[in-house]
Amino acid sequence: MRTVSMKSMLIEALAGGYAVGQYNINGVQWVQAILRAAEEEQAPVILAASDRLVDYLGGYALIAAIVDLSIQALSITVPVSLHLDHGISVERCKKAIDSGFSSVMIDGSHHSIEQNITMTREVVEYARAYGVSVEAEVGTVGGMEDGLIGGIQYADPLECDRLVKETGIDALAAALGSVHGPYQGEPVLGFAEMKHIAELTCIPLVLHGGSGIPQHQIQQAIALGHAKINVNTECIQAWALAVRQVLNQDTHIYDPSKILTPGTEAIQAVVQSKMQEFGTSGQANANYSKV
Ligand SMILES: O=C(O)C[C@@H](O)[C@H](O)C(=O)COP(=O)(O)O
Ligand SMILES: [Zn+2]
Repeated sequence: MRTVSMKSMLIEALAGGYAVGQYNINGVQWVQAILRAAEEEQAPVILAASDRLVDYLGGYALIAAIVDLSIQALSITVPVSLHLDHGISVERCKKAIDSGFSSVMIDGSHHSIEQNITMTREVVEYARAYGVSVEAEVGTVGGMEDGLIGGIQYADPLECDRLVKETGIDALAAALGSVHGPYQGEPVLGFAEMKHIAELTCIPLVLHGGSGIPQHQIQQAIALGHAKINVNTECIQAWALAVRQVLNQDTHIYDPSKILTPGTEAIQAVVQSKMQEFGTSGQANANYSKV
């Protein structure tokens, strides 16, 4: 099975009252851990390469090849989407599509709404010919975004409505109080604004900064229209903790497979627990089409 657009996945999730997790790739081990978790849980899954890390990971074509070949090598049967996360420019989104990504995010949120709409529309027009899904963003997620540290800026509902109606995107990331990276204290998500935006736009919403949000807030966000939740920090923290423990326990250890395997297992455990929490487990047989 090859990677698929996330459009049908998210429509099914919205209708079914659950969310599909997006888990970021930080190396080949992440691909294996996330795919194994999805197969174990029989869950649809979105693997993502953050555009800021694409060059570090070897480029779009290598990432797409590793994901496609891993799906075959691990005999993965569940639906898998390969998504470009926080796509920096129209050109980079097109390059990801040309290289085999089945979904892209064009992040025009740091530009004016006019510019954001123009960029997003160009990506949607290009993506359509390939059956590739498109996500776009309004507002600012706190913490680090696109390699820059910034404060939270709530999405304007009217701008969200314009972006959806004037571009034809498949999913909308409306920043409503979430933060990339660890939260300082309890997250404060704007649920009233969330309800308003979901009712206005009627498309699947995406929650960025999904690590560290208490379960009751996650459930509320799903009930209010979030069909995709992005998780990276909890996976990389679990990986770092496991690898650090191995190194601390045996200061003479040098075999990479012995040092890194516990890290891979830790990522898989986090992903499986998120799939259970988001209600994605057991949803692999939903009626997905290619587009
Ligand atoms: O770190 C990245 O570049 C990817 C993240 O921005 C991802 O889109 C995301 O929202 C995950 O948030 P986190 O769980 O708080 O790391
Ligand atoms: Zn994000």
